[in-house]
Amino acid sequence: MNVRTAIQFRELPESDIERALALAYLAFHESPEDDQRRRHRDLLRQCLRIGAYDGDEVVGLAAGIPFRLSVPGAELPGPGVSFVCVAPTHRRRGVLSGMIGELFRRCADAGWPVASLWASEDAIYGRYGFGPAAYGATVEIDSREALRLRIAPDERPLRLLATDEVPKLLGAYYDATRRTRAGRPFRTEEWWREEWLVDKDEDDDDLSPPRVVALGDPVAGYAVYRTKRADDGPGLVRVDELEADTPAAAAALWTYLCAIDLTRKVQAWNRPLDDPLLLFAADRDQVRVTAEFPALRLRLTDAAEALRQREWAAPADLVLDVTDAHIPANAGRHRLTAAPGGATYEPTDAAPDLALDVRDLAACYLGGTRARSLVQAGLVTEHTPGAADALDDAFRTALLPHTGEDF
Ligand SMILES: CC(=O)SCCNC(=O)CCNC(=O)[C@H](O)C(C)(C)COP(=O)(O)OP(=O)(O)OC[C@H]1O[C@@H](n2cnc3c(N)ncnc32)[C@H](O)[C@@H]1OP(=O)(O)O
Repeated sequence: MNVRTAIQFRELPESDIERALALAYLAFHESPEDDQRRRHRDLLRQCLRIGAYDGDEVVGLAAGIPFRLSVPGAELPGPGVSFVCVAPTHRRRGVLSGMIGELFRRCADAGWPVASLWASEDAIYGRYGFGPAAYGATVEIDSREALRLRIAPDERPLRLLATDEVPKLLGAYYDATRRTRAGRPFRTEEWWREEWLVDKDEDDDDLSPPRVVALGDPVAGYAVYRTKRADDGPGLVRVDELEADTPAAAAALWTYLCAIDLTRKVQAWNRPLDDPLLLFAADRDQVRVTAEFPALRLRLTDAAEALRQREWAAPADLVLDVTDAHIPANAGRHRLTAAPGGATYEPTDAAPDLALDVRDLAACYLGGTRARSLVQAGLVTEHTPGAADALDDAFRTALLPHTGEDF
């Protein structure tokens, strides 16, 4: 029997959320506490929900959180894909592929030019045209001694914020960071409360509730962190987010985090690769990058619209020959004529300057991956010498894309 005809892919009604969540917990090997289940339920209610049904049985779920993602010079609507799971009894029979096909149809109907996700396993999503568009780095600081810096920290006072005042006090500040860092979804007050400020960390029961420290008034920087006691090893400060207006403000926040009593290590699990800390730290044996990982995967569900909407750092006039195995409208030769202020992207018969798959175009789109590197890796074909550099110059952003949202 062909599973693609036996399985139905359709909107999962609210009445099936409980069953879909049970499937998700089974697939992700989780048994969350009541409060976490309540948050998952509430979130799923607001999502696009694609269900895979074998008769009446829910055998697959893919949810789309309604995001507005920052891209250079703009923000684009599109689903933040999450809760993707397939029943263990129905693996490797095309259920995920069917749900992704349905997701792309929904994106086309709704006019969403991008979709994004974090992958549980690297190998899953490239085949569907998702490319790694923003990376993260895990940074560990040996804080047994004071943090050694090459710059002077900002001396304005620091204050701890009560969690219930955080969305009001930091919402606009975070939002402003989205103009310089592509790849960041808009955060509602509810998202702050339910994703960032919940008492219990989803992955580690031993961590304290979140603490939020802000520098200056008006705020010139902040950090969200949790701590862990020293019973089973060095006391830990886990940094979930740190944003600052200036290097000196960042230096003040890192200095504070490294000086918290009864802790000996600061671990910032997801920093931008161009975090200034890595340059202004005086001792890179004290401040080490322990991991680098693809974070946000991006899908250009409507490449033309996504390219027209973003801002450009330099003019480019290039014919791109794009392959896209899943969204035919994206495929084929297109002339990209871009300049600061706008771009056109139209089908053409002209000879291509660059040939690339849509996943590689997505990887470059936020400015976080260079087309030149993909040429060197044999993934992009450069028909016209210098075309990759021209695309890179046009895509370039002052700061690398980065997102703190792991959804
Ligand atoms: C954004 C997120 O939510 S990420 C979370 C993803 N979910 C999980 O990790 C939960 C546990 N895993 C699962 O529920 C399932 O195994 C899924 C969702 C990963 C895959 O679902 P399936 O229905 O088995 O995938 P499907 O049969 O459609 O596979 C399509 C293709 O992807 C490949 N594939 C699927 N999963 C994987 C994987 N984990 N690693 C490598 N390849 C994979 C299949 O081999 C197949 O390849 P082919 O087209 O060359 O034959």
